[in-house]
Amino acid sequence: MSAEVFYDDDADLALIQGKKVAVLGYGSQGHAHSLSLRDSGVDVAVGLQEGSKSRPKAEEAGLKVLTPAAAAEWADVIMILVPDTVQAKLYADEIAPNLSAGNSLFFGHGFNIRYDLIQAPADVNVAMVAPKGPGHMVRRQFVDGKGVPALVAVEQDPSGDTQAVALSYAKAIGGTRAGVLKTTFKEETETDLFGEQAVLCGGAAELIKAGFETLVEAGYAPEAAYFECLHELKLIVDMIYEGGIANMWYSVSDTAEYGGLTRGPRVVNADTKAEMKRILTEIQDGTFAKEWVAESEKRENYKKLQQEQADHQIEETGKKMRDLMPWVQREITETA
Ligand SMILES: NC(=O)C1=CN([C@@H]2O[C@H](COP(=O)(O)OP(=O)(O)OC[C@H]3O[C@@H](n4cnc5c(N)ncnc54)[C@H](OP(=O)(O)O)[C@@H]3O)[C@@H](O)[C@H]2O)C=CC1
Ligand SMILES: CC[C@](O)(C(C)=O)C(=O)O
Ligand SMILES: [Mg+2]
Ligand SMILES: [Mg+2]
Repeated sequence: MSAEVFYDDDADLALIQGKKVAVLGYGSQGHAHSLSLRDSGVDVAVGLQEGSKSRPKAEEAGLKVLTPAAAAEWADVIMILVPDTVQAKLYADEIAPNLSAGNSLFFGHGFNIRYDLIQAPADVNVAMVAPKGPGHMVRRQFVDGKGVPALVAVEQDPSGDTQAVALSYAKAIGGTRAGVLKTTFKEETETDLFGEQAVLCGGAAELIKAGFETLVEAGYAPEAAYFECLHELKLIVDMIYEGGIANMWYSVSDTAEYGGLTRGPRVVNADTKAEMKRILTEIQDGTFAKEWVAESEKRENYKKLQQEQADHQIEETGKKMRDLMPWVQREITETA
């Protein structure tokens, strides 16, 4: 069944303009939401701990900054945009004691509700507004008069208008300019985790590195391998993004098309798909969530893996190559 899609005309901005909104966290998503809500005429407070590194940034942007507890107490709508693994403790310590009947608890990702790490009281609305893109892109698109598509979901609706308020919030951060799809916490969480693990982040990074290593181990120059396996990938992905996979096949040479059609399935094959299914099962049965919550305490394996990625030869080659092509470099910056 196709998802329902909402655009600007389906959302009433006045609903969120009539609420006090606390955005807890001022990181990738938090800065984008709070600045765009403010620019859309919403009364916003950012919730950050007293010693938070993000405080100066939020204050310099002219935002009202309170502690998470004070922001939760002040607000009608509390959007939780701190890392997934700290949300349950923040909820227990600072949000739950300050919730009143009729308040709304919003999320940018369904992890803590899907895996029962947070259980809100029955008289509190629970919804999700999840932009389908990194926070800095969410803000950049909003400033440019555009938007990143988003998902909305409602888990609890004692007030009866939670979907309308969530759509209003999505409009205030630019989501309805691009289109907002209706989903559930379960569907958003499971598909988001699967996408980032198997395809977008994990799958793509391993595909790039395996291709690079194959060429370098065969004696080809790392610079040539970088061009073929990483740099040109953006140009190919842009074509797929703009017009689908068929658009890419249409545009590349027939040599590339025939070679890709015959060799691609040997790289991503039945074994790959079987592994993808195992990854999806670990997401669905909670194995991954349990592992990640336990790992997030000390992060020993996580830090080791991060270091291995940073030390890979492709990063050194890539830095050298990008220095020769300053036009491809774009720092992740905050758009005021
Ligand atoms: N990154 C993205 O683009 C996307 C994220 N999401 C979801 O959005 C949510 C936020 O993710 P993201 O923006 O990446 O998060 P970030 O890692 O960027 O959040 C960092 C912010 O959270 C604050 N913070 C960390 N711990 C606490 C705490 N215990 N109490 C209060 N504030 C705290 C940090 O403060 P300090 O500076 O002091 O450390 C900082 O302001 C997650 O649910 C994520 O899954 C959804 C779609 C995309
Ligand atoms: C693809 C990664 C993501 O799910 C996202 C930006 O959508 C995330 O969790 O950061
Ligand atoms: Mg995602
Ligand atoms: Mg994600």
